[in-house]
Parts: sequence; C-alpha cells; structure tokens
Amino acid sequence: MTKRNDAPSNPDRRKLITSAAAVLSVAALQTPTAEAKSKSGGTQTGSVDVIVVGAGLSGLTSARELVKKGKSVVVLEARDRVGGRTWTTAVGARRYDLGGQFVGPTQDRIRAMAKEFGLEIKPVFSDAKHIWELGDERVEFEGSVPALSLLQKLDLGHIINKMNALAKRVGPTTPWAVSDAAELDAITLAQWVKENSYKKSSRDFAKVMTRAVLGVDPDEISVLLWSYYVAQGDNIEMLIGGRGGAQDSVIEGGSQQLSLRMAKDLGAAVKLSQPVRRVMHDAAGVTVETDHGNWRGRYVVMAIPPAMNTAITFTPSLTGDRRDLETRAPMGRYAKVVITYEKPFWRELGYAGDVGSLRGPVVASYDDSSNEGPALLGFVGGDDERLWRKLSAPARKAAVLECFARWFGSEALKPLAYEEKDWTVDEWTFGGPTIALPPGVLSRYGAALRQPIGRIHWAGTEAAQRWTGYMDGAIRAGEQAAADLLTRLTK
Ligand SMILES: Cc1cc2nc3c(=O)[nH]c(=O)nc-3n(C[C@H](O)[C@H](O)[C@H](O)COP(=O)(O)OP(=O)(O)OC[C@H]3O[C@@H](n4cnc5c(N)ncnc54)[C@H](O)[C@@H]3O)c2cc1C
Repeated sequence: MTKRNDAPSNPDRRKLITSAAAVLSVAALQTPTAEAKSKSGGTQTGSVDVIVVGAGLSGLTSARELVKKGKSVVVLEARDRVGGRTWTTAVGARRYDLGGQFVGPTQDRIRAMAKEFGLEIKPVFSDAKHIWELGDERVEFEGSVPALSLLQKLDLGHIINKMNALAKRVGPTTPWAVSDAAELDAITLAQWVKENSYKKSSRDFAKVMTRAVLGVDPDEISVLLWSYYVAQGDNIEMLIGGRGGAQDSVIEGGSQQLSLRMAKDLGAAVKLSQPVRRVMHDAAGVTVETDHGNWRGRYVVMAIPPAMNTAITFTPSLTGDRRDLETRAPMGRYAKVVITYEKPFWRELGYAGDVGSLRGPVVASYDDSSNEGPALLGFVGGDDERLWRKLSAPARKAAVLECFARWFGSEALKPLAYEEKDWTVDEWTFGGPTIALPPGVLSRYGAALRQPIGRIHWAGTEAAQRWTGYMDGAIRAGEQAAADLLTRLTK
C-alpha cells in the first residue's frame, strides 16, 4: 500500500483541503441512502457532481480542479495506490521512480504543480561523455552532437530538419485536420525514414528514438502519429534531449509525490482498489459500477488510457469513432530498470551515464543518482522488450547488467540492488509510456481522443493538447476536462 504521509504546508492548500472537506460533507448529505439499491441492482454508494475514473496525475488533477470550484467528486482507482504510470518505490534500501520521471524545460504545468507542493526539480547529471551504440559501432562524444562521420551527420540532420518541419505543419492539436492527413497516416515512420535518408545510421537512429520515446519500432507507427507527437513536444531535439530537452530534470524524491499530495488533499474522495466495471449513462446522469458498489454522478471523467476503456462495459455501448479508436490504440511495449550502486563509477570514468543503443535489450540509459545515492536507469522498449519479456527473471537481470558492463565496465556487474517494472504486462496500463497508433488510426479517429460523449468526458495524457504521453500532458488533460465540466455544471 502506498504511504500518504505529507502534511499540508501553505495557506492555499489548507483552503483547498477545507473546501474539499466541505464539499465532501455536502456530497455525503446528498447520498440517497448508504445502502439504497441503484437502478442497476448494485449497492448505491454515493452521489456526486463528477465521478473520476483513474487516480493517475490526470484524474487527480481533474478532481482537484473541480473541488477547488466547490464541486463534489469521487475518484475511483483500480490499484491499491494512486499515481498510475508514476510509481516511486523501493529499490533495495532506497526509493526511485519506476515509471514517469523526467521533466523538461517547457513542461510548465508539471513544473507549476511541483513548485506549488514545494518539491525540488533537479537537473540530471549529464556534463560528461555520452555513448551511442548503433550496430557494432560505438561512438563517444561530449555536448549534444554525436561524433558521426560528416556524411552521417548531414543525413541525420536532413531527416531531423525534415521531420521537425512536418511536425510544425501537422501541429499539436488537430493532426487529423491537415489536408494530407490520410496520406501521412498511410505510411509508417520506417517507410518515411527510408525514403528520406541515405545512411543506415539515420535509420538506426530512428529505431533508438522510437523505442526510447514510445516503446515501439518505427514500422509500427504512422508518420502522422509521430509528427503529431513531435509537435506536442516542440521538436525532435526537445523530445530526445537530455540537458535542455524532455530528459532535463527530475523531481527529487520521485514523481509519484504529486499524486500522493493531490490524493492527500482530496482525502476520502479517493477510493482505492475499486476497479470500475461498468458505466451507465443517459441524459439524466451516469452510474458507475465498481466491485464495491455504484456511484451516481452528473458527469464522469474517464482518466485512463484509451485501450483500458475496452475492459469496461458502457451502457449504452460506445459505438462509432470512440470505440474504433479504443480498439486500435495499443500502448508501447515499455519496461524500466533501476540499478543502485555504492559509488557512481561511470562518472569516475568520465561518462554521463546516458546511452542510446540498438544492441539491446536496454535502448536508453541515464544517470539516476539522487539524494538517495548513485544509480543508473534504463529503458527496454519496442521489439527488444518483446524478446526480453520472455526470459526468466534472472536472465532478464543478467541481460540488463551486461549492457551496463559493456558501456561502463565490469563494476556495473556489482549492483547494490536491481529492480525492473515491465509496464507492458501491467494489468491497469497495458504498456507505456503512452499510445502508439499504427497507420490509419489518427487521421480517422483522432478527434475522438477528446470529444465528450454525452456525459462522458475524456482525460488522461492521451487527451492532451500539449505534451501528450508525458506527465505534463496528463496534468493538462486533467485541467482541460475539469474546465469543460465546470462550464457544463454552471449552465
Ligand atoms: C516506464 C515509464 C516511463 C515514463 N517516463 C516518463 C518521463 O520520464 N516523463 C514523463 O513526463 N512521462 C513519462 N512517462 C509517461 C507518464 O508516466 C504518463 O504520461 C502519465 O503518468 C500518465 O498519467 P495519466 O493520469 O494520464 O494515466 P495513468 O497514470 O495511467 O492513470 C490512470 C489510472 O487509472 C487506473 N485505472 C485503469 N483502469 C481502471 C478502471 N477500470 N477502474 C479504475 N481505475 C482504473 C490505473 O490504475 C491508473 O492509476 C513514463 C511512463 C512509463 C510507463
């Protein structure tokens, strides 16, 4: 069970808690009767303005914004903890993030929330040598430009510039509306890179990039999806960048603290271990069924990955574009490993700890040292994850440590502790870090990512209009869903 031990520290937050308590007591008064039978036959547990499904960053943000404006909410969460794809947990005697972690310079919403909670955002160590391992070739370099041959650099620069220009044209909000959306959605990123590059190193680069960023190989996603994703995060350099990029900084003490702090403020409104099984909706309201009873609300916010909705029965069923989207929206194949050490031996050898590699299974690594002590982290994504997942636990660990030993020497084989989390086999996420839409989906069904259906609104990072797939996007989408509902609730 996740600990919730943070005390309120500033007057604004105390005000929020007080208003949350007031709203919850009003909600309790509105409860028809604690044991009354609902229309569907289950036990009626309570009645609120808005039911939020999912206590990740997005759902909790929605709930928090609604409570701030005096609305009553309940947040129903399947797991026995809040935070969803953010999870700060024990790695040996220390604590690290096994889910979402990095914060970039233009991720304003997560930065604002961290600041509000008094959490420190610290740059990742990166002022040393970086490693790229493409095929059997290993290149080491300092600064941001990899030590490739002139022709390789020109070729890579060419496709990066071309992709950035395409992303700018497609834009971060309605990629399905560009005139050639169907055309761009009909080809895979792999095809596009092949047609627009001459060097194998550029194609290898694309594979490292999509495995590390989305947990898929370039032949699995459409070029429209990738341009949209790049546009949401500004440009490729920002998406893949360490210092100055999306991997610039981390929240000291772990990202899950944001959700823990929000849940603490929301108090009894957050219900853990309550998987939602059914959502009944009509013109009068919504009834949401969990294993522990039913909740009645005026609206519902579904703050879970699109594919997770397919495990819930909607009555009447979600027909049309939304259902088509959900059944065609796989998550990336993504695992994260954290390895702790006595000392940061890689730094002593002049390395930053970050690597991009195609040799597998670890596709990207970073220095993960914090106040807790020295550590390295790695991602296993795309096809490598599929193969790695099939190994025994000791073989998976050995394969990961082998990567770090290849990069930083045999000291890497003597960790204090090792922990892995394969989100692909997680019951309540189905993969990570986010959806990776294959060709033909975004141009047809993209608008359904955000379009409410009657009293059902969609949040979750996948609904964001900036930084989709990221923690920042989750917060933005949560804020947007709350703002939309506040407009409807005050009509
Ligand atoms: C390994 C990994 C690394 C990542 N790294 C980064 C990073 O460095 N930086 C970054 O910004 N982002 C990163 N991300 C992405 C980031 O974590 C997510 O974008 C963000 O946390 C999503 O939040 P959310 O609230 O939208 O969804 P979630 O966190 O998925 O929350 C949804 C919640 O709904 C619950 N749920 C699902 N089904 C039901 C149901 N039927 N009933 C009730 N509850 C249900 C789930 O248990 C979950 O708690 C990473 C993700 C992963 C997996």
